[in-house]
Amino acid sequence: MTTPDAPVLEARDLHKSFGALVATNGLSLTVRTGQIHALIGPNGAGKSTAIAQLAGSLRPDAGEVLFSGHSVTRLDEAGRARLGLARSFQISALFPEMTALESVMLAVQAGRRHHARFWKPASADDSLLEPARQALYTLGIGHLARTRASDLAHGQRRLLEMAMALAREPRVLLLDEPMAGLGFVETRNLSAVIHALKADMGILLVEHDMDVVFRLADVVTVLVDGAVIASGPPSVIRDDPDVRRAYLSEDDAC
Ligand SMILES: Nc1ncnc2c1ncn2[C@@H]1O[C@H](COP(=O)(O)OP(=O)(O)OP(=O)(O)O)[C@@H](O)[C@H]1O
Repeated sequence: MTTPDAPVLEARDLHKSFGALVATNGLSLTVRTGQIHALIGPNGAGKSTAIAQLAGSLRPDAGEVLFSGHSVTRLDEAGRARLGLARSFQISALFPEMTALESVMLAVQAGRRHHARFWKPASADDSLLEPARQALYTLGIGHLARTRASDLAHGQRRLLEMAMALAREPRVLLLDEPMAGLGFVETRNLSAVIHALKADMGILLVEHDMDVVFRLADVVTVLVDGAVIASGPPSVIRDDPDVRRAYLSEDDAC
C-alpha cells in the first residue's frame, strides 16, 4: 500500500568530490510517492553523480540517503533494489540474443532474493512469466515479447529497459535521461507512460528535454556545480531569476 505524498527517497546533505572537483555539494531532496521529481541543471552540474549516489552505485563522501525513512547509505545497489529502488537497466550491452520477454523475466528473477539462491533459468520459471508480460503491456510493447532485444528499434529498447525496471514493482524509479535519442512520437508516448506510473511510486527524473520536464514534473530541483540553487513547482522554477540566469536562457520556451 503506497501513501500519496509520503517521502520514499531522500538525499540529505550529500557531498561527493572527485579529487579537487566537487561534483555534489550539499544536495538534499525528497522524492515522494505519487510525484515526479525532476532534477535538472547544465552539463556537468552533477545530476548523474547524484543518481548514482541515490541508486547505491557510488558512495557519498558525506551525507545520508534514506529509503522510507531508513538510512540505506551503506547499502549497495543490489540491496537498495531489493527494497524497491529501481533504475532503468542499460541493456544495450546485455544479453542481446534474449527476447524482450526473457529479458524482463530475468529482471524479475534478479529482484527476488530467494530465487537467486536456487537459481534456475528464468525462461523455465513460470512465476516470472505473468509479471514480465504485464510489464511489457504496461509499456505498450506486449506485441514485441518474442522479439530479440538486439532486433528492437532504439525507442523500443528504451521501453524494454523501463519494463525491466517496472517488473520488479519498485517504489521508486530513477530515470536518467529516458528521452535521449527518442523521436517526437516516442517521447510523447513515453511521457504518457511515466505520467501514469507515478500513481504507484515516486519518480526521480533527470532529463534534458525541458518541454518534457515542465510538462511532467510536480517538483523541479535545479543543480548548478553540484549544489541546489532552487527547488519547487515547475511554475515557480520557470520564473525563478536565478534559474533563468544560471541555466535556462531567457529565450527558452520552457
Ligand atoms: N568518476 C568520475 N571521476 C571524475 N570526475 C567525474 C566522475 N564522474 C563525474 N565526474 C565529474 O563530475 C561532474 C559532474 O558530472 P555528472 O556526470 O554528474 O554531471 P551531469 O549533470 O550528469 O552532466 P550531463 O548533463 O552532461 O550528463 C563533472 O564535472 C564530471 O566530469
